[in-house]
Parts: sequence; structure tokens; C-alpha cells
Amino acid sequence: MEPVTELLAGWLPRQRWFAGKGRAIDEISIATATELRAADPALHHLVLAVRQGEDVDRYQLLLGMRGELPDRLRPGEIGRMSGPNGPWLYDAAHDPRATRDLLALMAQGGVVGPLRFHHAPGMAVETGLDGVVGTAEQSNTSVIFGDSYICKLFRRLSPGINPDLEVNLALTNLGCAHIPAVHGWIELEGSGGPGLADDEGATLALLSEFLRTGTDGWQLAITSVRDWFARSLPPGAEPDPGLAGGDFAAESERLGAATAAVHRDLASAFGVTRQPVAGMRAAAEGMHRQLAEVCREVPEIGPYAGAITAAFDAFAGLVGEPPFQRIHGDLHLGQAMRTDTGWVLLDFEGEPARSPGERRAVSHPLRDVAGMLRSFEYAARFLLADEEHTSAEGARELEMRAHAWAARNRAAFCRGYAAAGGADPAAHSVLVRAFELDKAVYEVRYEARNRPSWLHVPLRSLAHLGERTG
Ligand SMILES: Nc1ncnc2c1ncn2[C@@H]1O[C@H](COP(=O)(O)OP(=O)(O)O)[C@@H](O)[C@H]1O
Ligand SMILES: O=P(O)(O)O[C@H]1O[C@H](CO)[C@@H](O[C@H]2O[C@H](CO)[C@@H](O)[C@H](O)[C@H]2O)[C@H](O)[C@H]1O
Repeated sequence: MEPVTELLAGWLPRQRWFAGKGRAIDEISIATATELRAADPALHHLVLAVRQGEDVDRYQLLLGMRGELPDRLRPGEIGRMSGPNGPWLYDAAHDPRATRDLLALMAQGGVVGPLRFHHAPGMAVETGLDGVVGTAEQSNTSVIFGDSYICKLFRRLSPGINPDLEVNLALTNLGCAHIPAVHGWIELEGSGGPGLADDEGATLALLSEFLRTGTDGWQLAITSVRDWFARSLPPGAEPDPGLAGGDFAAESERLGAATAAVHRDLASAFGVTRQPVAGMRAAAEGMHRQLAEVCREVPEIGPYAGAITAAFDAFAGLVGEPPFQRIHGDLHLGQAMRTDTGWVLLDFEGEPARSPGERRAVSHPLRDVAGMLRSFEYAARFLLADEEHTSAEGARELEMRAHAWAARNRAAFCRGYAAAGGADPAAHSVLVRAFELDKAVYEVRYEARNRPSWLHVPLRSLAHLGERTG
């Protein structure tokens, strides 16, 4: 390997966003290199092709080069090139000087080599703002510009338009109040080298309105759960989380209403197709396929496979032609922010493990509802991890409290969703149950691969979902 790619081979596996951790890197090549600034500090945009066995993944990197690396840029340090005056290489997402250039190029609608910079029609892009890399746990890298914008730099590139841009732009054009407005984006024109399909290009970045007053739905929900767990109950009293100080049900209901509004706008922007019986069978086959794969990979799911299979069969047997449309695809509490004006949904990229085609495919909107219902289960149950340190009686009580919290918030979310015009989840129990189980199966694999200490969360709720009748 050349010196640059050698340095990158050591640096990439240490990055949170690198998807190939735990597998050897066989080769790194530079698929495209675009000079954005020649003088020190120099700036190049790179698309890296990383080969690991049979797989070649593309990643983008803003590569900065400086004779000296100031301390404030150390978080982005990649390494120093050899030679007496070898320059320092660093990830320039951390360099406000470099990210200011990106903002200016989006404001101008600039073109540099294969890079196309855009601002959204009718939207201003204020320039000269200093960018700071966000600290949220995420799969890409986001740079926050003052109180104004957040720019997500997609790290692993997939061919074609990224659904996060596609959906947010369409909903911005409709004036949807429940998504952050799109202000600009960057795309790579052409193939970006072998591996990205010819002529399709790729979305490199999305510049959105920064939700200054926003708080993560997951954080709000678990604060409510903690509050409820800590509240003492008179002996023999019915567990009622509505009596706890941090009750979340009114927010869950509003979140349901916001989800229904987003679904309505998605239907207007992209249309609705009636799914014939054959399409439903094909969807059920996908569910069975994932279950079979996960059973092989995570044997702990085995005891629940029978009940799950029966629910998927019931789904396949549904009659009628349900309406399918574009949906969020990976909706959970961490993808929703409560701002001072209401709930906003984020990150329309779909589930990270799905192919680009699957992420953009239509589905039933109740699949998103099921995703959020799973998230209420997660919020209620993930604190039960330390149960082994509690007495059997204490564990039973916590379980009862978790169940009561999840049931109250699930019901509130469904109420809000149906009241705002969404399909009533209670009237579609076979669909919702199959979607919830499918999501739980996905989560078993996700947790086994990414957070093994959380595996008990979907496994336990599979035990409960298996029992539930509707
Ligand atoms: N428009 C926004 N305003 C404020 N914070 C945001 C905004 N978009 C995203 N975030 C924050 O960044 C986090 C990661 O965003 P997300 O789009 O989910 O990134 P990724 O796809 O890389 O995981 C979110 O959980 C949220 O905390
Ligand atoms: O946010 P991402 O698009 O990266 O989604 C992936 O990671 C999520 C976890 O960060 C994962 O969500 C699961 O854990 C959540 C709690 O952390 C919980 O609220 C969700 O219900 C649960 O599915 C998501 O599945 C995965 O695709």
C-alpha cells in the first residue's frame, strides 16, 4: 500500500462509523480524489474503496493536510506522512476552516470535479459559520454550524440518492412541520469508481435545519421510566405509571399524531400502491427468511421461532389489498426529537443492514408504528438488565412496572396515530403483530452483532409477544 492508504488502514477500524470492524482490510484504494484547496492547510475530498474479502465498501473522507497539527484538530488525527517534513493528515470534518468551505460551496451551488454542491430551492444557506462535530452516538458524522444547520456527512456510500435526502427534500417541499427542513446537499456525480453503480452517483451530505430546542425521544422516555421505577407504591396498589411525576403518555400520543402526519405527507409526495395478495406473500417470505437466518446466527431465539412463524403465516393469509407507501423504515424513539413546537422525525435512511433497494421500498405504514411500539418495550425493559442482582420478588415487581409503562405508552401512541388519521393499529392486529415480531427478530441480530449486553431486551419481549393474542 502507499503511505496514505497505510495510514488509513490503521485509522479506519478505529472510527465509530467504519462498518467493517472485526474483519481484516485487504486493500484500500482511492476511487476519487478531488482537490478543494491546494495551499496549506490543503483539503481533498476522497472516496475510498475498502476491500474486505469479497466485499468492497466506499467511504468518504475529507482529508486535511497541514505542516503542523494544532491541538484543536487532534480528534481528527490520522497520522504523519514519512519524510523529514512529512505533512500531518487529518479528518477535516473536525476543521472549521474546511467545513466553512463546504457551506460556502453549497450556498453558491458550486461544482468541483465530480462534486456537486446544492442549496435547496427557496432556502437560504448562511455562510461563514464555524462547524463543530456533533457528539451524538451515530453511524455517520454530523457537523453543527452554530444554531443554524446540521450537516450529515454520509460515511459509507450507497449508490443513488440517499433516502434521507430524498424523503426530507420531498417533505420539505410539502412544508411538513415534523421533519428538519433541508437547506442543501452534496452529491457525487458518476460512478465514483467501480462498486458504485455507473451514472447513479451517490449522496455525500445533507444540510438540515438544526433543531436547537430538540431533545431526543429516547432520553425523555427513559427519564420517565426511571421516575416510575423509583416511585414507591402502597402495598397491593395497582401499578399505574400515570401517577408518576414523569408520565410520558401525553408525549407518546403527540408522537403518534406526528407520525400519522408524516405518513400522510409521504403518501402525497410518493403515492400509494395497493399491495396484492402475492405482494403480501412475498413480504411474509422476507420475514421468514430473516427469521431463518437469525435462528442460525443467534440460537437463543429458537424457543420463540414457532410462535413467530405462526404470526408470519397469519400475515401472509391476510385478504384485501392494503395500501403500501414510502415509510420511515427504522422508526424508534432515538429517531424522534421533541422541540418546543412538537415532535420531529429524523433519519429516513431505513435499517442500516438493508440493501439500498430495500430501504427505498414501499411498505405498510403500520410497520413504522410497530417499530415505535418496539421502542416503548425497549425503553421499559432495558433497565431490567441488572435483575440478577435483585430479589425474585423485586424482579417480578420491576417486570410488572415495565409492562405497565410500555402498555400505557404504546396505547397512547396508537391513540394519537389513529386520531390523526393513521390506520387504527387496533383494527389491524395481525399486521402489527407480524411487523413487531419481524422487528424484534431484526433486533436480536442487531444486538448480537453490535451490543451483546442488550440481547436480553428483544429476547424477553419475544417471550411476551409470543404470548400476546392480538
Ligand atoms: N436536525 C437536527 N437537529 C438537531 N440534532 C439533530 C438533527 N438531526 C440529527 N440530530 C442529532 O444527531 C443524532 C444522529 O442523527 P442521525 O440522523 O440519526 O444520524 P446517523 O444516521 O448518522 O445515525 C440524532 O440522534 C440527534 O441527536
Ligand atoms: O439509529 P439507527 O438507524 O442506527 O438504528 C439502529 O440502531 C438502533 C439503536 O441505536 C436500533 O434500535 C434499537 O435500540 C433502540 C434503543 O437504543 C430502541 O429504541 C429501538 O426500538 C431498537 O430497535 C435500531 O433497531 C437499529 O436499526
